[in-house]
Amino acid sequence: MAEPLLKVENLVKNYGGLCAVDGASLEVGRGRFVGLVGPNGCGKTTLLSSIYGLRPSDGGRVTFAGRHIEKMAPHQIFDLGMGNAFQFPRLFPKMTVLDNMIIAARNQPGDHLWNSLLRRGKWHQDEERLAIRAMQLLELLNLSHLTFAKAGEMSGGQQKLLEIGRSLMAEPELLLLDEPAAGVNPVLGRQIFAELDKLKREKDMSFLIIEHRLELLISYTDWVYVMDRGKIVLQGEPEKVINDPIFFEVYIGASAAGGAR
Ligand SMILES: Nc1ncnc2c1ncn2[C@@H]1O[C@H](COP(=O)(O)OP(=O)(O)OP(=O)(O)O)[C@@H](O)[C@H]1O
Repeated sequence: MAEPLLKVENLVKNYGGLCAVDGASLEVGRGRFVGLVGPNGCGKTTLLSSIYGLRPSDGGRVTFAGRHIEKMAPHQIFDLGMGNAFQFPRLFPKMTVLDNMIIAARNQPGDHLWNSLLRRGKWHQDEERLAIRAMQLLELLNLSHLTFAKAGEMSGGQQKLLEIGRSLMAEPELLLLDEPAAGVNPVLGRQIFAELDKLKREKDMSFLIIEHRLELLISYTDWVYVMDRGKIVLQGEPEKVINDPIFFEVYIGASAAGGAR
């Protein structure tokens, strides 16, 4: 069997005395849409942040495209072809949507904005290619009517879409997302997932997505991991997972007690 694109083995992350991720393991294959779900505070965001090197892990192994990345900095991981849309550098509100997209292709995590801007003079050769790609992505995300609007003048939902568009500018093989549909209306939320699904099918892109809306998990994910108190406690195809008593106990039970999303 082919090696998965991303393999996380026994990852541990502590915050002082709190073990937020307690030996979590998961895999994402090429061209797969993988969901991560679990109650509030179970460690989902910390797990994604540690995979990406934003919160260095305290134990375990992370392999991406055949390379060990658990000691790498975010910009090195970005260079290997992993993107994230959850702690992407903030939008530049006074710049146009198009410029925000173009800069994103250069402004890697950990890089300084000014370096990106200074290097801009050297971009001419491929600036046109980047602009075309940006416009294609804006079209895909239904933002093309805002191409020349200032990013700061967009609604919260539109800014969220722009963040996703910016993370796609670098053409990552794998994209990590933290509730991309949160804070946008349900129709737009579904549209975001449909567009990501299209990228999966047409470009063989892979996604690891924290999501709590069951209808989105069922419609779009190939595989779902359920996390509870820092551990992966269940995994499988979405329909099977949501009908599993463990899922009910961890997720629905916690929800009834006010702890899940
Ligand atoms: N920077 C931090 N310092 C200390 N504790 C933290 C920090 N960030 C998160 N935590 C704690 O770690 C645990 C896991 O938090 P995390 O945000 O990873 O969970 P989550 O599953 O993503 O939650 P949510 O669904 O609410 O976003 C929680 O108990 C949280 O309070």
